[in-house]
Formats: sequence, structure tokens, C-alpha cells
Amino acid sequence: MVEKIHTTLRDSSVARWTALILLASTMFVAYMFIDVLAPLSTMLETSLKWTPDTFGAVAGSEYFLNVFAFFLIFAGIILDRIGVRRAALVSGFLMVIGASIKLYGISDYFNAGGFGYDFFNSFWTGFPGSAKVACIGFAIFGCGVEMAGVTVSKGIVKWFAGKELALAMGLEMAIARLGVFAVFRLSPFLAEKGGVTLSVGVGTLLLLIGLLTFGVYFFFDKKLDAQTEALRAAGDETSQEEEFRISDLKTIFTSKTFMVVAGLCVLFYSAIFPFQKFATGMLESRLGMTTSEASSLFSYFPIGAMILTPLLGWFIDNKGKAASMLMLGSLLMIVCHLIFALTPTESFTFAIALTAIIVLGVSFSLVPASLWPSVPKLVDNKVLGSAYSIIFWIQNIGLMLTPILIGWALKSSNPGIAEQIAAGEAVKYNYTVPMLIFAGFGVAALLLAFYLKALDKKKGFGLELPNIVK
Ligand SMILES: C[C@H](N)C(=O)N[C@@H](CCCCN)C(=O)O
Repeated sequence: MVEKIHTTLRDSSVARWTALILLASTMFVAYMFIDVLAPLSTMLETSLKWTPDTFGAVAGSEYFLNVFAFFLIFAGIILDRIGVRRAALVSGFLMVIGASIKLYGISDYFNAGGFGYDFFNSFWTGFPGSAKVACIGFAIFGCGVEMAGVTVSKGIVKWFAGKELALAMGLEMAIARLGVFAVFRLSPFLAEKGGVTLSVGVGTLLLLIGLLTFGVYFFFDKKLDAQTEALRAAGDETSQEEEFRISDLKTIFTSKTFMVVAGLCVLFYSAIFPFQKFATGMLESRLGMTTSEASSLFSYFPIGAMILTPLLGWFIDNKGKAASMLMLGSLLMIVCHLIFALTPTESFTFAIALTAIIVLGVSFSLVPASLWPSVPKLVDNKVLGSAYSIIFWIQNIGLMLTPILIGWALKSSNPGIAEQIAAGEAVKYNYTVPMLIFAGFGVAALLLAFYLKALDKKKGFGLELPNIVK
């Protein structure tokens, strides 16, 4: 007699949390790579002649293909069609390929006249060849990392829906934040020992390990699907998963509440991730610190977020209040950016900077912990991959344009400074205008958060309700 299966790996907490750790470990190294150059803006300006606008353009290039080639939209459709495990492998490969190209662009070999050097320096000469190659690599890496983000989100919903969903998402983000903390510590240290190439080289190697981790996850996911299929065949699984159709995407684009969440997401994240790229330079300038000191100080930002995000996830699973948390998170972000922008130099002490960084970390826990687990409440599971990818796509537009805007604003509000730095003078940029722009994004996010709460009250999506089904 064939034994009938009544449970799946999903019902084993050890298997569930192991799947989460596997997915999150790859995101840990991916987030390290995203910010591997962030603490090195000053070093890149002297070694590779990357001015703030060049640095901002390289930072923004991560999102270029996602936005203009609509890669993220395709990534979501591919994910909904081929499933989590295969999409994870595709994204892992893309990350490794992109990172290797970026490494080549900043390498000593390329910059000493290696393959492609003459070509990449023969056009648009105001933008260094090294930065052009780095942009190409980072854009391909960006396709991989964003596809991985969407895939991991859908993977977590697959394992944790109706269980500890927000806690699991919070933990995944916490592990990713630990990657940011690690890179802000490690990257300047490695760069001092072996130059920028060593930092990016180590980051690329870690991504290869991340790809292997996705490989291990593949087998977990395969087993779960086989068990779920067997349950369906035996009639134990009531919710037959419907086939995904492209026309289903219309339901996402026409949902007002979904679009408000996407708007809030782009505004909030535009004031966080691009800020991360400029924060070390801002702290160096405002506190007269070295790159290494400023980078260490800023590393407390992801640490605060790392500790709080899973706790808030637990709270949302059990008590709810996601919409209110989005409002509070946006408000705290405005306060912090205004402190960076407007505190007079004599009052802007180490303690003030550290407090603002920690409070910004709290804001960076409140919004992600409540935003991402709310998405499954707004759309059907069969379009969930596409829904996440559409939010990411809209968010990526902001993440791509904001560093360019901030790099330009920094250069324009500090006429002559780039030239003085290039001439070896010890002058600093003034970051007031860029920080006011970040605060402005926060104000717009807060307004949308108020609107979202009102919409939820009217339409009853249950954003304020707990996730755990008792
Ligand atoms: C940058 C990326 N598109 C993003 O939004 N990352 C989020 C995490 C989203 C996935 C959560 N499972 C972040 O807060 O890092």
C-alpha cells in the first residue's frame, strides 16, 4: 500500500528556516557587493578620477537595464512561469557575470591599457573608461540582484504564508543588512591593503559562494513542490494553484492601493539606498573624518535595522499595524535627513551624527518590515512574483535616478570643489542640498503613507491586521 502524505517540508520548522537561511545567505553576499564601492568614493576620486557625478552614475547604473530594458518586469513573469528554484539560479549567474565585468573595469590590468581600454576611453571622454565598464558590469549585476530579491520574496511567501511570514522576511532583510554592515567595515580595510580591486575581487568571490547556496536551495524547493503535487493528487490540498496568464498583470496595474504602496516604496527607498552611497562622503566632510572612520560610523545604520527588522516582523505577524508603521518610518526618516542637512557645523558632533544614524536605522526597519509582507494581502498568489517585480521596477527608477540627481546636486552646489580635489587640495564638499533632497522624498512618502492607511480602512485589505492565521 502506498503511504499517503499529509504534510510537506513547509510544515517542518527546521526545513522552513533552513530554506530561509539558504535564500538569505545569498542576499547577504549580494548586498555586500551592492555597496562594495560605497565607502570608497574619496579613494576612487584620487585613484580612478571618478568625480561625484561619475560615482553617482556608476551607483545608478545598477538599475539601468532593470528600468530601461524592463528586465525586472520580465524577471517577474519568468519567475511566475519557471518557479522559485530555477529563477534563483538564473539570478545568481547574472550576479556573478556582472560582478566580474565590474571587477575588470576597475582593475589595474584594464587601467594600465588592458583589453578594451583604448576603446572605452575613445568616446564621451569626460566619463572615464573604467567607469563605463563598471557601469556595464553593475547593470548586469543589478538584473541579477533585483531578480534575486523578487525570487527570494516569492520563495519566502511559498514557505511561510499563513505562518511566520513577516518574521521570516524581517530575518532575511536583517541578514542582508548584516552584509551591508560587513562591507562598510571590510571594504575600506581591504582597499587600504590591496586597493579598490581587492575589495571588489573579494566581493565577486563571495557571490560565487552565494550562487552555490542557491544551488543547495534548489533541492529543498524541488522536494517541497513534489510533496505539494502529491498532496494535490491525493486531494488533500484544497487550493489548486491557478496557471499564470500575462493578462493577469492588468489586475496589478489597476489596483490603486498597490500603486500607492509602490509609490511609497520608491520614495522611501530613494532616500535610503542612494543615501548609503553618499553617507560616508557626507560624514567625512561634516565631521572631518577619514574614509575609514566615517565608514565605521555609518556601519551602525544597517546594524540598527538588522536588529529591529525581525522584531518588528514578529510584531506584525502577531499584532498587525503595518500601515501605521509605514507612517512612523517615513516620519523618522524626514527628521534624520533634516538633522544631516541643517545642523550647524559647530553643533554637528559625533554623538548627534550617531544618534541620527541609529534613528534612521529604526526607520529603515519600520518601513521594510511592514511594506513587503503587505504585498500578498493586495494581490493573488499566482501574480505575486510579477507584483513584487513591478514594485521593484518602479522602485528601481528612483534608485537609478536618485544617485545621479544627488551626484549632480553635490557638484553643482559646490562649484570648483571637484577641480580643487583633482589638483590635490584638501577641500570638502558641502552636503546641505543633497540632504534636503533626501528629506523631500521622506515628506512625499509620509503623505502617501497617510493615504494608504485611509485606503486600507475604506477597502479592508487588512494591512493593520496580524499575518498569522490562528
Ligand atoms: C533594492 C531592492 N529592490 C529592495 O527593495 N530590497 C528590499 C528587500 C525586499 C525583499 C524583501 N524580501 C530591502 O529592504 O533591502
